Amino acid sequence: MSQSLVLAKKPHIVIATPGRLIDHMENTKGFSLRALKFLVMDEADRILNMDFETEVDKILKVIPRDRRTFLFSATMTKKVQKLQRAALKDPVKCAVSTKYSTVDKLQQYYVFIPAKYKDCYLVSIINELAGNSFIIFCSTCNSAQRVALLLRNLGITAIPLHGQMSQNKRLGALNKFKSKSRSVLLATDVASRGLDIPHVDCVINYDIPTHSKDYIHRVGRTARAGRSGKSITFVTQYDVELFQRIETLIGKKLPAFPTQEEEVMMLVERVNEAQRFARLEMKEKGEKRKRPRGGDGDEDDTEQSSGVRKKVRGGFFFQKTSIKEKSIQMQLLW
Ligand SMILES: Nc1ncnc2c1ncn2[C@@H]1O[C@H](COP(=O)(O)OP(=O)(O)OP(=O)(O)O)[C@@H](O)[C@H]1O
Repeated sequence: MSQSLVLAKKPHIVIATPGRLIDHMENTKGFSLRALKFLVMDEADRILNMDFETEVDKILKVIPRDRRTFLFSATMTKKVQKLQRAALKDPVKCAVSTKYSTVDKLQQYYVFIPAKYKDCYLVSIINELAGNSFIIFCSTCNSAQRVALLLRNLGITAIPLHGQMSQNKRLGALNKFKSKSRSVLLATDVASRGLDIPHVDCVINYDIPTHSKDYIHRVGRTARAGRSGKSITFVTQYDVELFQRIETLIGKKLPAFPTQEEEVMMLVERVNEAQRFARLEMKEKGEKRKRPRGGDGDEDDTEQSSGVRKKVRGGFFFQKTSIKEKSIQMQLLW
């Protein structure tokens, strides 16, 4: 509703996800794209992907053919078929590199580890790099949530960010991370593109990306605008082929991140215990969700569901590381 009111003021620029734009095209009285002059597709390879097929087709059908179109992405698709969908006339391509690449100030590493010790290695690396801020990528919402709980159970200031959280919760998590009150952001690929947080020191691929191009977007969350940064990709016995594809895509052989196996193994017991409590908390949250909504509505955050965390033996293991232009009206729609 509030978005419809702002749209009624006829903003010069509308920034929207395809789905929300269609929603307004279909349901908001007086909103029309018939006079559109510029169409910008950020992360164009993703927008032109089949995931957004219906939405993009609907939008392209109603906007004027006589317009300027701009497509941006770090990993622009080379598939003519996909680009045709953007209905370009006399296209010009500008590229900073002929191949997919990462920046020189990014130190990229991998760790080859057994899948069952991923959590131990994660805790060990975070502890070793204490004082840094991390974005840790997981393949599913559940995994991001579980790992966030696990790290919290060990006294590490971690917060999840994923698609099963409400928009408010996502913004809340992001703000806590941005303001440095949380040093570790556990995210799915919702955070792999577009996030510009200068203080991110290290990106960890806890779960290796299944699409190699996502690797480039994920690690691009650090070492931005001339700064340096680090990325560490966990490679388990199941991920070797995916990892090789990433190395081929970026044209680099990555070095191994140095770890001390004996020291990591000393963490097993405490990490197992934290895992167990994290599982209990996940279960508690699952049951809470099934019950009628009430209370503070914080079900999709992990910070309020700390009932079992208090029981972690010996308290915390780690020290908490602190770790328009005037004339232009814009409206963000998502
Ligand atoms: N010419 C410039 N000089 C200095 N800093 C810049 C310049 N251009 C952009 N930046 C800064 O670089 C950072 C990244 O910019 P931006 O978010 O636009 O990049 P991007 O290419 O869209 O990244 P991604 O698509 O990977 O999210 C921002 O903090 C921005 O302020």
